[in-house]
Amino acid sequence: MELEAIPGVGAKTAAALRELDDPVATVESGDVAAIARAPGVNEARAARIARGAIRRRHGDDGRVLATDRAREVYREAIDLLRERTVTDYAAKRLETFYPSASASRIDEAQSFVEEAVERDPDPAVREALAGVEPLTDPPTVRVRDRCLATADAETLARAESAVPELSVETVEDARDVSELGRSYATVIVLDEAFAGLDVEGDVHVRPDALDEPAETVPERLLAFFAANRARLEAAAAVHEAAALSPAADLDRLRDALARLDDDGTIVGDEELERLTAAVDDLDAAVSTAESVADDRLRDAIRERDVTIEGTDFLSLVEQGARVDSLLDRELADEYDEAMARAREHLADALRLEPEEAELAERVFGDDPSFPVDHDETAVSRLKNELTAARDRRAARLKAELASDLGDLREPVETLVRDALELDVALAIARFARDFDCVMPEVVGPDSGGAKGFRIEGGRSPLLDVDFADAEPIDYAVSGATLLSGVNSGGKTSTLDLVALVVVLAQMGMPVPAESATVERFEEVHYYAKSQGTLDAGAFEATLRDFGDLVEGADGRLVLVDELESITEPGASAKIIAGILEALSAQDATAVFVSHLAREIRDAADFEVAVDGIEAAGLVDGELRVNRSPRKGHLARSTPELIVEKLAGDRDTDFYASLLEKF
Ligand SMILES: Nc1ncnc2c1ncn2[C@@H]1O[C@H](COP(=O)(O)OP(=O)(O)OP(=O)(O)O)[C@@H](O)[C@H]1O
Repeated sequence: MELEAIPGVGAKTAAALRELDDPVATVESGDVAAIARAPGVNEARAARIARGAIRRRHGDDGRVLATDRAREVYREAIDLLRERTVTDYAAKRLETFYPSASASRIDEAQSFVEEAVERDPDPAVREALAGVEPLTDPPTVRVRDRCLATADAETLARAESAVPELSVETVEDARDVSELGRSYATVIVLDEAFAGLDVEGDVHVRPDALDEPAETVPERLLAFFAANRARLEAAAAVHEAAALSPAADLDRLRDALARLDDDGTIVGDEELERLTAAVDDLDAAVSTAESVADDRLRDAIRERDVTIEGTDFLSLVEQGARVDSLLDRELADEYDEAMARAREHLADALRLEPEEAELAERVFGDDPSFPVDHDETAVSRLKNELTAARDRRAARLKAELASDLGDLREPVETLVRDALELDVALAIARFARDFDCVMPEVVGPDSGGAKGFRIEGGRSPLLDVDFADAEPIDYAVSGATLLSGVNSGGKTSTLDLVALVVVLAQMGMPVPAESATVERFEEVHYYAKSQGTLDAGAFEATLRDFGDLVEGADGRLVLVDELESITEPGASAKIIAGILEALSAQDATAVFVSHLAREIRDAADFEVAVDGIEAAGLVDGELRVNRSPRKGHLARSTPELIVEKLAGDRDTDFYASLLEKF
């Protein structure tokens, strides 16, 4: 598939997507986080791309949301779902659900949702989810103690791009390699031609080094796991809390992570810790060992009476001769003892192994002096030995850990993705529970289903009252219908409920009702109530909209709230009657809320269906409303109800004659 074939993907975005490992599969997977790894593609854009890929797969041109108010209802539906996610990933991923007119897309979404609503949105799982995020690629680590070497320009270019962590050096012969061996702890030669090379130092000829990055630069894998530690631990906790079967062995993962520090270095190895501390503490330990020896000698000298022969004394005074010879002669034993103490201190303080201790012996030589002095060359030799041993051990442990983690690299991607997808599922499950939802039946012409919609016990979460106080509504319409009713009876709320149920149903989502069947509409046109009379220009534009609407395709749902307010009542009634006639002729499903139902019915030259939200009456000046529209019933208006009440209460002809006019 060409990436540009996806709706909304132009040449620039396609080029960015091609930077991904497997662009087509990634885009098709709907994995918003993976798509967002393409340069310059944020998660919101990734969600649009994923949605575009779904559309393309289902041959779906995505025209269902045909008006601003319809798009608003979709946003409100998405927000209700998104509010129930824990992770940003899930919030974005939910945006890949959109109202579709494609049966296969709705089926696909419904099968995901049907599984999702069975999940238990356990608070412990939600808590664990808080730490899960898509895996991140840490910045490239520079490794300075190792280099790659080649004589070939092409290999050099390949090496630089495959292993940016290491310097790549050009070599011509064994001498060059051996020189590199002096600057780097490890040299990896990439050319077969150097096989059998015999140079000093840690030099390997490995023509396959570029294909085995885990071996060549274990630091890369270690940095990846170190950077993602918290996410991985959280994803593991989610699997346990939700009893999901994990894609990666969690004990192995935890064990490996425990051996890794946040900066990608190894922890928990006693020998490595000993060597590291020995290198770090060497200088300090040498100077403490000197003090130990000095103290010992000072005490010894203090306690001794030293007899100096006259000639010695003279030579001391005259020639400034050093006391070394005196020390040597008079205090040889004490000096040896002090040196032994110094060596012992060094070996103990640095916890040296016997062969290292041998080197340490040379730090304190046999040439007597006071204060005691150390041999700098011996110290730096010891330091070099310890450093090399530390680096060798670290390299071995890194390689071992990287090889353990190598097997986990792919599975942890799935582990984290499964945890994030669980958040998507749990948000849907919570939505379904919070609003007492049911899976709707979405029927199309292919399934021979009825036209229009039928909602039973529908309760709108979009009402301005608490959901607990939302009264259930039963409403079914097929064909063009007028919805009449008292003021504040719930007409607008009914349109909102119908729009929400249809939009959710075509997204493949559960709907807030006891049962619902909706036609698979090609387009949903929902027009909100206009704010007052329009001027001539706006009125003309609105009429043109409806002109286009009645010219449009089959399979439309048209919901219109009090269109009459756009112009004067007489003209409005005629216009609405005309629009209804056209829609009815096309077999569209339409609900027009209007206070002019009677006038429209009179103006229409077909039998317009009229439903009504009826007031059961006035109780203490308050309207009692039966929220479910009554089929085939023109509801009495609020003024009519009040006149009726007055006519009953007062015994005057005025109210009775007023009432007759209704
Ligand atoms: N099903 C319901 N359950 C509980 N309350 C409802 C329900 N439907 C509507 N209401 C309440 O009634 C109020 C008025 O509803 P709505 O605006 O839908 O009435 P309307 O018939 O369109 O009014 P108007 O004729 O003034 O345009 C809402 O704000 C809401 O508080």
